[in-house]
Amino acid sequence: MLPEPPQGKLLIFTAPSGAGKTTIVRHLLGKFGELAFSVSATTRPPRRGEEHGVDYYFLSKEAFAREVEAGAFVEYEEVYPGRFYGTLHSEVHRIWAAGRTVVFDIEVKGATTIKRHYPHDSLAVFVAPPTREVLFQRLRDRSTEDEESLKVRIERAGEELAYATSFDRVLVNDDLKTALAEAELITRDFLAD
Ligand SMILES: Nc1ncnc2c1ncn2[C@@H]1O[C@H](COP(=O)(O)OP(=O)(O)OP(=O)(O)O)[C@@H](O)[C@H]1O
Ligand SMILES: Nc1nc2c(ncn2[C@@H]2O[C@H](COP(=O)(O)O)[C@@H](O)[C@H]2O)c(=O)[nH]1
Repeated sequence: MLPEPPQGKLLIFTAPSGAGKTTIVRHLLGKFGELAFSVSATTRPPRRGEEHGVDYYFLSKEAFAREVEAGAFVEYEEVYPGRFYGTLHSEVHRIWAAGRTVVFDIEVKGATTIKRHYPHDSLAVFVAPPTREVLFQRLRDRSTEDEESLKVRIERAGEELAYATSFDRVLVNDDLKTALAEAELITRDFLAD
């Protein structure tokens, strides 16, 4: 592995599936040129419109296992049965080498590991839905999952809500415009710090 470049900043958005972290992260990436997205590796298949190297690095289970073996991941989790997701050291280093701040869209266990690995110059924001019911409805309305996958996500999302107070900030995503404005404020403060 190449030596780590000097550490830059890390801005982590974490939440149960469907709470809106991808929506918020995409908005912030469009607003702040200092930010760059940490493209994760995953073994899940691409959704319509998703691109390899942009949304994820879509890997076979074998290729993912080889990266694990090679020590390529800062963290990885089997988020859903048979579906692995992980943050590559090379992504974080690439972004720092370009003098930018790394932004993560990541579930709660991975976020906890990143925060533990990089306790300094990192901010972890938990995106909370207004209620469980709204969260589950958003997941259904997104129409990206089949019935089985939706069931698994809803079950896990219920458990993940308990992590809300484990991170640096909680951002309630009820009215989207309000949540995006608050996310901008949090980001501006963090970048200026
Ligand atoms: N404040 C909001 N009001 C209404 N709908 C919203 C709001 N925020 C996000 N959504 C919608 O809810 C759905 C889930 O949002 P999103 O995909 O951003 O969640 P996520 O946390 O990234 O989920 P996952 O972890 O599964 O990727 C999307 O269809 C999105 O357009
Ligand atoms: N632990 C990690 N979790 C990750 C990573 N990249 C994404 N995720 C999270 O997985 C779920 C499911 O994502 P989806 O794109 O299939 O909806 C979601 O909570 C993501 O934030 C990662 O590198 N490590």
